[in-house]
Amino acid sequence: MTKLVQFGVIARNFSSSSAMQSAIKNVTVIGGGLMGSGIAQVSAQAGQNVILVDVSSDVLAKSQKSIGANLGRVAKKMYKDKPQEGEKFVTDAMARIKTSTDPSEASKSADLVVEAIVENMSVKHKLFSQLDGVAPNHTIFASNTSSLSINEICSVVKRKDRFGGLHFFNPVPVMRLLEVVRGAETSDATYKTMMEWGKAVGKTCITCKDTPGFVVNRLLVPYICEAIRLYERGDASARDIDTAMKLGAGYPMGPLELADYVGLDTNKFILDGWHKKYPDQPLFNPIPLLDKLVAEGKLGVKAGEGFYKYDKK
Ligand SMILES: CCCCCCC[C@H](O)CC(=O)SCCNC(=O)CCNC(=O)[C@H](O)C(C)(C)COP(=O)([O-])OP(=O)([O-])OC[C@H]1O[C@@H](n2cnc3c(N)ncnc32)[C@H](O)[C@@H]1OP(=O)([O-])[O-]
Ligand SMILES: NC(=O)c1ccc[n+]([C@@H]2O[C@H](COP(=O)([O-])OP(=O)(O)OC[C@H]3O[C@@H](n4cnc5c(N)ncnc54)[C@H](O)[C@@H]3O)[C@@H](O)[C@H]2O)c1
Repeated sequence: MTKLVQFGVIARNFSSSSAMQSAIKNVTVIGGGLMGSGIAQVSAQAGQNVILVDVSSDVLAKSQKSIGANLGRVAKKMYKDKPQEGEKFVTDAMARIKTSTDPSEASKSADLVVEAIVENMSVKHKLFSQLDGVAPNHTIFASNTSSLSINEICSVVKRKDRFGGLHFFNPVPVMRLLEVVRGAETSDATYKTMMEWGKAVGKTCITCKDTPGFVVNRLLVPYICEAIRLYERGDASARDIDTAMKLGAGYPMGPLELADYVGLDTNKFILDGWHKKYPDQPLFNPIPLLDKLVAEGKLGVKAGEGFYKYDKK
């Protein structure tokens, strides 16, 4: 049942993407990790020319491998009875993705640059100020940040009217939402182009102002944190908290499973940043159990242990 639903989602995403038109033809995605490789995949699936950039060529090789495997999964479902067409779909999409370790060079022909590098303001500032000097005048810059302010990120560029947030969700090929974030100076034309591009890559777009966590994370982070506090107090077991939210509220994953999935270090990083910025907001107060798990290296699925234990990949 689940698999059928997921197939429906992927097929619907792709067919809507083929039908949509976008002014953006050349996309440069900076950061070839978890999110960047997913963004590159959905862009190439939608027929766009993509350059995927990372500082590490090992990361790029790994990303290409995982994009190939994920496209294969999509093709298997979309072209169930036409394996040759499925193979062509994968080959064509892969051929649209080039890789580079030079962000400046890779941005020279971009209509849109989507940044998905480490969640660190000064690293993002360094990248965008470098690109602002080399990218064409018309190029739109966007950040996939989870928790940082779009206005603060774009403070270093001259093209503030051509800057916004494009916040995708993990796993990108499967999650149907894209948050399109308008900064204080994002122009109407930039906003419209970002919305059209989001639809073209098969996502349902919602609009949000530059407010902490936008819509999803502003609700999700306090929810996950409350679940951790509930568990910390000993009010219920981890398994029961997760079962409760899956069966009682219809979520695909429980809050502690989801915290392990996104990474407990990420949870802590977001919480600490917001606590520092908004010390009077009790929802953002530090959580001793979360701090302890992170200090012990129990970061969730990627570390083999968080609230639960996992087979290390
Ligand atoms: C303090 C809080 C901190 C918040 C942090 C914020 C982070 C960020 O800013 C916001 C987020 O992203 S928040 C996070 C938002 N995210 C959520 O909330 C996620 C909530 N969870 C879910 O929606 C589901 O559990 C999943 C979709 C993850 C898995 O679905 P399932 O049904 O349980 O398991 P299944 O049957 O195995 O998979 C079905 C099919 O899906 C496909 N597929 C799966 N993984 C894939 C991947 N990595 N790649 C590509 N494709 C992938 C695949 O086609 C597979 O079929 P196949 O048969 O294998 O070909
Ligand atoms: N992981 C999630 O669930 C998720 C969801 C939505 C948004 N985000 C946001 O997306 C961004 C990326 O997150 P991720 O999970 O993909 O991280 P990741 O660690 O998987 O990937 C980041 C990649 O960026 C590369 N990188 C770092 N600095 C670079 C630079 N200057 N130039 C080029 N490449 C550079 C790293 O080598 C790494 O491969 C962050 O801002 C994060 O907050 C993450």
